[in-house]
Amino acid sequence: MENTIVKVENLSHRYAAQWAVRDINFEISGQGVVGLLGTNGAGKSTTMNIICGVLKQTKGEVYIAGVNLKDNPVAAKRNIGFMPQKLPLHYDFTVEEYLTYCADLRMVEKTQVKKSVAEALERCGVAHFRDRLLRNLSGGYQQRVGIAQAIVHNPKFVVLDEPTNGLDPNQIVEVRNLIKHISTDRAVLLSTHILTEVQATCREIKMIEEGQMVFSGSLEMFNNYIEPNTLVVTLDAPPLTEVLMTLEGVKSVEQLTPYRFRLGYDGEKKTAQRVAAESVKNEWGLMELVVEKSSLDAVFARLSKKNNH
Ligand SMILES: Nc1ncnc2c1ncn2[C@@H]1O[C@H](COP(=O)(O)OP(=O)(O)OP(=O)(O)O)[C@@H](O)[C@H]1O
Repeated sequence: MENTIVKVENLSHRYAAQWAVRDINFEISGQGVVGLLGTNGAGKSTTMNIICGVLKQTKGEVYIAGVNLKDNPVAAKRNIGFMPQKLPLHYDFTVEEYLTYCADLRMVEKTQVKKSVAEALERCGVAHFRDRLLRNLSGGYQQRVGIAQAIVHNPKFVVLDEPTNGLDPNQIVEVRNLIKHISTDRAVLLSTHILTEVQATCREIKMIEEGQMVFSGSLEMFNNYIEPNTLVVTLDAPPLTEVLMTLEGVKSVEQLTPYRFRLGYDGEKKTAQRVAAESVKNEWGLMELVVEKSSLDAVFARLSKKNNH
């Protein structure tokens, strides 16, 4: 892959007797947000901790910008920024002191520290709070500082583990916008078990279930993965539900209101067309016909199930 920033090869990890991650392979290149999706305990944090050099894998290799993380951790980590699930904040520091400390830890050149901190403060929208103690920031702003520490050394690749966990709806929107903003000039790997998060921010999805990669592709591919299987119709002069049941391809009928029905169907385009044609022919007064796409939750359940067999 061109401009590969992360390459994960046959990655496996075992805690005591249990394998948490089995034989994972992927590459990430360019800019934008890649979602690492999985239910709780799927293996996301384990994978991220290994990629960021916090945990040593049992098997396999991780390359960051071509540098093997196991063989050359210091050089590899120069290109990684990491925000773990539990924020690594020192609450008695001011925002600026903390970011300066992080820049030192990240080996930013002494002459560049001030500039790097100023850029991270600005980029993450916390410059006006530079003198405030971390303990006195709201959850949303603490999260912003968490992101700022991950980009203070201007890495090509940033890993964010469940970055909107515990935030209120407004803070979630703001943090998601910030993530999109910082991903315009770097690749971001974002782990979440929230499907709407992926839809709101990611260009690509990797899904892990029970330690194995069960899907890797664009958000569009993920959304299209399963055929639609319900139709919602609104009829001004509806027939009895028993009549709707007799339409070819219709498998179930749920009456939502006196005029609205959800039809379970076989997913065939022809069936939707037939429902429309029958409505016109029988003068049922067709007002609305919507093909409902299966939710990402359904895709999630189906992909997990499919790969367990
Ligand atoms: N330190 C540990 N010791 C033993 N088992 C662990 C340890 N950390 C994680 N596990 C187990 O490994 C598996 C994967 O865990 P991991 O934390 O990577 O999942 P996750 O997808 O990040 O889940 P979550 O969203 O809940 O953080 C789980 O079964 C978990 O119980």
